[in-house]
Amino acid sequence: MNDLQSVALGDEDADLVVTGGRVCLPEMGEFQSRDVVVVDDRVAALPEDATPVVGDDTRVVTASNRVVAPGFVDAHTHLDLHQTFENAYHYAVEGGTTTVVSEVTGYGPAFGAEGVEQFLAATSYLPVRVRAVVPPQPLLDTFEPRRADDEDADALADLLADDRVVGVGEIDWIHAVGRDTPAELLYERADAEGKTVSGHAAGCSGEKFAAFATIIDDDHEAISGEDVVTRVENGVHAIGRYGSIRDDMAAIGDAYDEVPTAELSLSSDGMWPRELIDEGYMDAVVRRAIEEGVEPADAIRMATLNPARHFGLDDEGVGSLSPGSVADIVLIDDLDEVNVTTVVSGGEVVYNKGECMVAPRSHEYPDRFYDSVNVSADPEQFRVPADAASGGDDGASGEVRAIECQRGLLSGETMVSPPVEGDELVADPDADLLKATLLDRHPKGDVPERRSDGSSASADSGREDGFTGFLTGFGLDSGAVATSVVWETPGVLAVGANDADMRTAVGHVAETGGGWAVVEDGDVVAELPTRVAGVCADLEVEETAKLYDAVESALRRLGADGDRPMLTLQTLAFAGVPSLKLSFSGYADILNRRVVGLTP
Ligand SMILES: Nc1ncnc2[nH]cnc12
Repeated sequence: MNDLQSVALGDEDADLVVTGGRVCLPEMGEFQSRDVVVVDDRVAALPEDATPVVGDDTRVVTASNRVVAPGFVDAHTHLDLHQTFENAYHYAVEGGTTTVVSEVTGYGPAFGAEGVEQFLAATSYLPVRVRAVVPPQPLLDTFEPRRADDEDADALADLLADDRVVGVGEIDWIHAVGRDTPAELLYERADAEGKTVSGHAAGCSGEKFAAFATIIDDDHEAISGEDVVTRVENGVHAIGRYGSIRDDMAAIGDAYDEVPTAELSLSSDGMWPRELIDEGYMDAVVRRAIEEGVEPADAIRMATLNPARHFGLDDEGVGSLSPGSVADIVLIDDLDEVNVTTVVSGGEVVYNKGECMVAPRSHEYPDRFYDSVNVSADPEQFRVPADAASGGDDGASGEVRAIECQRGLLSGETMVSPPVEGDELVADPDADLLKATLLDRHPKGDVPERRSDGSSASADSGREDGFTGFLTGFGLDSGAVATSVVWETPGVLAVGANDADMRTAVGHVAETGGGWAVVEDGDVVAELPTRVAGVCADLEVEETAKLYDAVESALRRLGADGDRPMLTLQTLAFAGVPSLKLSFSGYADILNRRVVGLTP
């Protein structure tokens, strides 16, 4: 007979007992007055009175009518961006998050399978259970030649056999609907392993959504109640979102009475350092769901049992407090606030009344992870020849295509007439016209030969090395900014009012091994180093948040006037939202699935 049974039957003493709480039973969608009896790292029983198994060595946690819930599960996020999780996980713990399902869209596109392996190695021994999904990005070929060779693709597919890998990560619908899916190899393996496929269906509706639903199992891009219903009707698990990118919790509130609760999960989709400190993590997400009218027991279920079942983590005992489950337990004082007072992870008390028993950790990545920004600040890369414009008269340029920054991640296409200086087209900040450059940063060091005209293409792959276009609506009056934190793309992005500052910013980001740099009149005036794979700071969270704020303030001071300038920048090459973005070889015309140049 196992130890759990001996204690459940009252023959042995428990290691830990949580007494006197209102225990959330997510299977029932209700709270019951129970004690929680723990042996080692498992729940052994949920009796009404655990006194008979409390011995001299039993640790007793008194819940005093507080809510006792399973540890929270984030159903979708990006832990390998902005800040290494090993430096940040204690904030997750303090808010009751004990399991996270994460994309690997920072390390993965740069280092392929090795990126995922390093991510798992860095997060394996934390008191937060981290599970990964395999990034499909290296297999995508819509706007660039595929980055992964056959060996790389096989290595990514092989990861699906790993118990810590629960599925294939999000694919933007534009890469998959109405065409052969470039990530098919991963989907076949996910199918064979009984694992999930995530979608990114922003703006995908009607028959296109139904077509996408033939591929994907979950999506977190519903922004209205109707979107949530559409997902569930099409058999797609709907993951609600509240985090640093967006607050879509009203959609969950609106759909709550229309769809079975079992079909809904909750996620952050990224809680960046500032919000992690100021707002919390899944505790904040559950709070928002309750604010939107979701019954507390259901909100907890959406952040525990539902994601656990969807990703097969219930087999590991995640998401429940039923006998045999993992002893990940959260005590909550007040369900309006969702203020977590005590957290047990794997049977150990890791947080109690303001005291966190765990501290940031470090992970030594391979040297190449600290040397993954191989770009040059060659002036040619930022130069746009005057004859790139069409239809200009003497002295005045003709028109060229430009990206128009809109709200948040959205951008559109516009035509602009940049001034001519010598034989070049230049930025015109007074007319709200900036240059925008995306450079391949060759994370693995495979830097191509430069051509005599200054351009270059990666050997064999045919992939162009970089592109400079124009941008409106960002608002810089002077200076420039560069960053290697570019969603899903191993590149360095620069936006600026003049080439010299753009070059300085790019050079600085390269020198620091990745990060953000804001430059004014040749000086770096704000920076945030993200030297792990070019995308993550390995600093204390508080320090990362402070530097992030400083970069944003510097951008504002230089005139950036959009609602989220740093979000706009890091998504300028992201194909998940329309309509005109940057690629390494031109503008990516997202909805038409083609790369277009400066002129129509
Ligand atoms: N929320 C997110 N953060 C980073 N990369 C992403 N790619 C798609 N969604 C993302």
